[in-house]
Amino acid sequence: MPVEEFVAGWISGALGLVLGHPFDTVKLLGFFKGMSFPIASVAVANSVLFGVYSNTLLLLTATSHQERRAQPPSYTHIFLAGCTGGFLQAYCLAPFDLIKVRLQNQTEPVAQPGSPPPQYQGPVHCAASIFREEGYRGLFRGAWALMLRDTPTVGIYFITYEGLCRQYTPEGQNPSSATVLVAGGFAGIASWVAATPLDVIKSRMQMDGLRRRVYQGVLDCMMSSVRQEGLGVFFRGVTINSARAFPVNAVTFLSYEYLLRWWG
Ligand SMILES: CN(C)C(=N)NCCC[C@H](N)C(=O)O
Repeated sequence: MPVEEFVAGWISGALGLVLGHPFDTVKLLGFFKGMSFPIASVAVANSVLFGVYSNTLLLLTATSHQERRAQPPSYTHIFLAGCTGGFLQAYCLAPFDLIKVRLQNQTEPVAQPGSPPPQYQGPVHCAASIFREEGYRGLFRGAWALMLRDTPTVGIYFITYEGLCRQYTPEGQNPSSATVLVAGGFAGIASWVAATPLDVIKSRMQMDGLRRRVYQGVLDCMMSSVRQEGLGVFFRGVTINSARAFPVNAVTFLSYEYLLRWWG
C-alpha cells in the first residue's frame, strides 16, 4: 500500500490547519488554546482522508497517483473513493472532534480567582473525564452524525476538486498552482455547504449527555432542532464554515499536490 499519500495528507492537513485555526477559535466564541492538540488530530484525520482516498482509487482503477493525469478515473470512482476516505476519517476523528467541541463550548477556559475551575482543564483531562463519566462509548458520542456528515461530503469534495482541475487544465497535464488553489478552495466550500446541516446536529449530539440526555438519536435531534428553531438551524455557521474552507483547502491541496510531485 503506497504510504506517501498518507504523509502528504498529514503535512498538508497541518498547513491548512494553521490557516484555519483563527476561524475555528471564533466559530463557537469559545477557546481552543494551543496548536498541538489540533495538529495531532486534524492532521492525522487529513492523512487518513487523502491516504484512504488515493488507495481506494488505486484498488478501483489500478492507477497510481502519478498515472491519474494520463488516465483520469471516472467521477463515480472518485466519489466512491472520497466517500470511503470520509467514512474512515470520521471514525478516526470522532473522539478528537468530541474533545474539541467540548473544549470550545466551555466558556471559562482558565480558573478565575474565587470561581470554580473549568470542567475540563485541557484535552487529556477532557478525554479522561468523558471516559470516567460516560465510558468508552462516551468518547464516540456524535460519531454517527459525524460519519453521516463526512461520508457524502468528502465525495463531493474530491469530485469538485477534480472537476475544476480538469475544466481548466489541458488534457494529460498537471494543473497549475493557481488552478489547484482555486479548485481546492471551491472544493472546501462545496463540501462545507453540504456538510453544515449535519455539522450543526453533530455538535448538538456531542454536547448532549453533559448534564442530561436530551436527544434519542440523530433523527430526534434533527426533528426537535427544526421544531424549535425552524429550518434555518441547518444553515447556522455556513458563512464562517465557507470563509474558513476556502483558504484551508486551497493550501491543503496545493501542498498535497506539490509534495507528491516532488517525491516523484
Ligand atoms: C466535513 N467536510 C466538509 C469535510 N470533511 N471535508 C473534507 C475535508 C475538509 C478539510 N479537512 C477542512 O477542515 O476544511
